[in-house]
Amino acid sequence: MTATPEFRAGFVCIVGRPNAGKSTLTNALVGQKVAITSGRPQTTRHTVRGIVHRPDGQLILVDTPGLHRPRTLLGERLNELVIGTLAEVDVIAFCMPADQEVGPGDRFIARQLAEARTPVIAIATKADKVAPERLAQHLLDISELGEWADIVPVSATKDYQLDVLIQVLLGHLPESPPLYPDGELTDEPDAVMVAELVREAALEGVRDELPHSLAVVVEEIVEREKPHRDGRRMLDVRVELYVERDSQKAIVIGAKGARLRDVGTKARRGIEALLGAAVYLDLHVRVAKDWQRDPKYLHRLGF
Ligand SMILES: Nc1nc2c(ncn2[C@@H]2O[C@H](COP(=O)(O)OP(=O)(O)OP(=O)(O)O)[C@@H](O)[C@H]2O)c(=O)[nH]1
Repeated sequence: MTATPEFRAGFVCIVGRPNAGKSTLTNALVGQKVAITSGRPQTTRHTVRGIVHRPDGQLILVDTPGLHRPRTLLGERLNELVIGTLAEVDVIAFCMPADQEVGPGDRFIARQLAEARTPVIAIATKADKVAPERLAQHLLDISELGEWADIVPVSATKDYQLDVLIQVLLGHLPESPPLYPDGELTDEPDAVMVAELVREAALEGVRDELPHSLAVVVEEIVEREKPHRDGRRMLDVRVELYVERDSQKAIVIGAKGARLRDVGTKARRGIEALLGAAVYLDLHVRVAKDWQRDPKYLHRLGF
């Protein structure tokens, strides 16, 4: 793509309290699945970037782990991560779901954003879930919450106003040639994407039992000298899953290991598609008591 003088490119950070619709919005804007979504809060552990390519610009989206009040050490580390990210971006997208009242969590985030110099676009997410009168009230509540560069209602699932949002966000980016080659959807290192595929497969159907207590670490991705029979490259992928209690380990593994085998099969398909290679996936489940509160584990788990 050749850059014209009006071409804009830059970074957008999507913030909002847990369950505000950040991952779903990121995926809808990028047009391909890049982050974990779920009905449960706080599943996004990593900062995942998606890239929106337009003829007149390029938006690099940073999906954050959710700005929330720190309750555990993990919460504090995540907030540091979020605040560090906010300082580096060109514009912030602040999601507030229309099906919930503006509340203390939103006020907490709004106060933090007010300290950043970065312009903020307030977004009323999940607009499809409410009647027009309720949406109007929500937009009023949002406008009273802070100083916004713009307020945009959207629905990520119904593709409502997503183009408008992209244009508004692009308007806040500096003139710049494209920062990434056309067609590139994410610049996450392979290991992070692999970890997310395993995490998603491992949580399927058991999110209620292990919402915040599963962490996934990719130990190694090694290419074998000998290719697969079908000619594809052959990769050994070794992954550790960390839970906090023995009972959770039993849930992940299932009776006679049946569930873990299913998790492996499902994750392997995704990893093979992602890496374009045949994969031998080796999964281990370990109990790391209170890993959310232990600095040693947090460091090891990449926080
Ligand atoms: N109806 C409707 N539901 C939505 C929309 N956007 C998100 N949701 C749902 O809201 C829930 C939460 O969405 P996520 O995208 O996972 O929210 P998040 O802000 O990334 O959540 P965390 O990872 O916990 O911070 C999911 O069940 C989504 O399907 C929308 O535009 N319309």
